[in-house]
Amino acid sequence: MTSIGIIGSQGRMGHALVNAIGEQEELSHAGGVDQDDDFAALLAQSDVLVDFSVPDGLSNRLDLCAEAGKPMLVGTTGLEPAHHLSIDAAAKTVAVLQTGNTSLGVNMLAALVKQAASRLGDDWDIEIVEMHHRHKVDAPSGTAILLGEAAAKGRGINLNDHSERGRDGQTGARQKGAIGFAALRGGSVAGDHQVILATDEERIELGHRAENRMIFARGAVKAALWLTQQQPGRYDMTDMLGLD
Ligand SMILES: NC(=O)C1=CN([C@@H]2O[C@H](COP(=O)(O)OP(=O)(O)OC[C@H]3O[C@@H](n4cnc5c(N)ncnc54)[C@H](OP(=O)(O)O)[C@@H]3O)[C@@H](O)[C@H]2O)C=CC1
Ligand SMILES: O=C(O)C1=N[C@H](C(=O)O)C[C@H](O)C1
Repeated sequence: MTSIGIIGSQGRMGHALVNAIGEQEELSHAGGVDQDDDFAALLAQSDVLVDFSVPDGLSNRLDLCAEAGKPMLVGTTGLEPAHHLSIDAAAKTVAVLQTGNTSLGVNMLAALVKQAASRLGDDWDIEIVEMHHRHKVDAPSGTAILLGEAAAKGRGINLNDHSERGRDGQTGARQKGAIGFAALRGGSVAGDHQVILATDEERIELGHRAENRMIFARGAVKAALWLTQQQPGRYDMTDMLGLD
């Protein structure tokens, strides 16, 4: 029996995770924490931690997981470079999987985007459009960044050097080879992503729509179970799914 502790347990994803854990006989729910709850107590009861909460305090939670020797899945988005450094540091001691999207469909889409970008030259402009529910607090979504990274990897470029985000006003023309991002917010959309590759004469549109959050929760639970069998290191969903 593997016991999963949930960080962000009373949130939208926290509730979906409890349902996904309940679907599998070999899994149990160790409990959960939200803001101001006792993380040390949860750590002691968990074989693996799953974090779908907020970036605030993530570095501290990773340090505590590393100290306790417990693997962690980081699904929280809106991460800053300092959070990624903390993930790298914890991954020296325990297995850590970080991803902007735990669904099979999105990770398959990322593999397709990487392949398209590797085969098409930079006369194909790449734009990533996402839409989420009105409560989402970060933009672009972690998934949009994941897809941008897949495109950049396919092209053999660094995303940070080529991304165009938050266009507004006199932006100037699009840079050749740029990867652009646009974010829409409204209603109850669980997560829509579209990657557009456009030339003067033709356009490819690759996309994914999440119908509900159970696809993220089931993927996260499967990945958490997988993490308990891994050596210390930093992983993403492509490692778990064997998609790269
Ligand atoms: N990687 C993926 O596949 C997916 C990632 N996400 C990401 O997961 C995150 C959560 O999404 P969602 O569930 O919709 O958000 P919600 O706002 O519904 O839930 C967030 C939860 O985190 C809790 N929380 C806030 N601060 C802390 C803290 N310091 N320690 C522990 N818990 C805390 C909140 O509790 P309180 O009320 O006490 O503040 C709340 O219960 C977002 O970053 C989202 O983008 C979402 C779906 C899929
Ligand atoms: O906040 C959400 O809801 C979601 N967040 C993730 C993201 O930022 O990409 C994954 C999913 O799209 C839902």
